[in-house]
Amino acid sequence: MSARKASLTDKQSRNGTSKYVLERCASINEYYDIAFKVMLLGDSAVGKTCILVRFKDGAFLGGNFIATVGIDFRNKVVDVDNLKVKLQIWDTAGQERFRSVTHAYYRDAQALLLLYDITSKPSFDNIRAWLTEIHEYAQKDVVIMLLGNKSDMAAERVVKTEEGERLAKEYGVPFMETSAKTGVNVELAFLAIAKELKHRATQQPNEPKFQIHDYIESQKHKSGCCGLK
Ligand SMILES: Nc1nc2c(ncn2[C@@H]2O[C@H](COP(=O)(O)OP(=O)(O)OP(=O)(O)O)[C@@H](O)[C@H]2O)c(=O)[nH]1
Repeated sequence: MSARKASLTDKQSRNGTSKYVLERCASINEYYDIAFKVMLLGDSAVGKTCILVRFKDGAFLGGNFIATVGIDFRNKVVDVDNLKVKLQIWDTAGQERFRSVTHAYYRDAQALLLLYDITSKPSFDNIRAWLTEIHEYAQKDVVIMLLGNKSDMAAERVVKTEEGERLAKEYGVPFMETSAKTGVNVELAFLAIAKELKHRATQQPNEPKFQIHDYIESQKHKSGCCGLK
């Protein structure tokens, strides 16, 4: 999809204008060595757009919730072991009525970040259905990560951390709790994905395999913003 076309399906403000068009056009020309497609999936209102905005701009999209329409993407280049890795991150609409649109994009994604909201039991219960869809439509070797978002909302929590950990273990995928509001673990989630994809793409036979689970455990709780290596 071209940037122009993508802008028409952007999360739109109420008067129909897109917030992100100019920035996206500027970032298209950013230098990079290797590029990967990452998709954000999960029920409506779990915080997919907010996670993306937090990672890209370091800001929190508070205020009125405006559901994503269709699908949109934004790019961010991160440094991984002296390589510039471009993540093209696709933000999908969680609403059921857009599902057929997003299915078409699954097969191009090298990684999927699957989100639930720790204050919403239905969004957690639906993770199994999301994983079924992923297995149906995505590439067989796609990298999947489970994220329990809104970890700042401790008082409203209905999904325990251990429940998320158990589910992730059952499916053999890495897991962490994030907050788009405070930034906790947001950069770590994307950086871990970037490292895993970069290692898969450039791995030499004699090199030790990158262990994404170990990397996440060693970096968790360090911060949401900076200093990750
Ligand atoms: N407290 C808190 N609120 C959050 C967090 N992430 C998102 N929100 C709020 O949750 C609501 C939904 O966030 P979105 O990012 O728009 O949700 P989405 O998953 O993109 O929803 P769809 O576009 O419908 O798929 C908004 O009101 C956000 O401000 C978070 O980490 N903490």
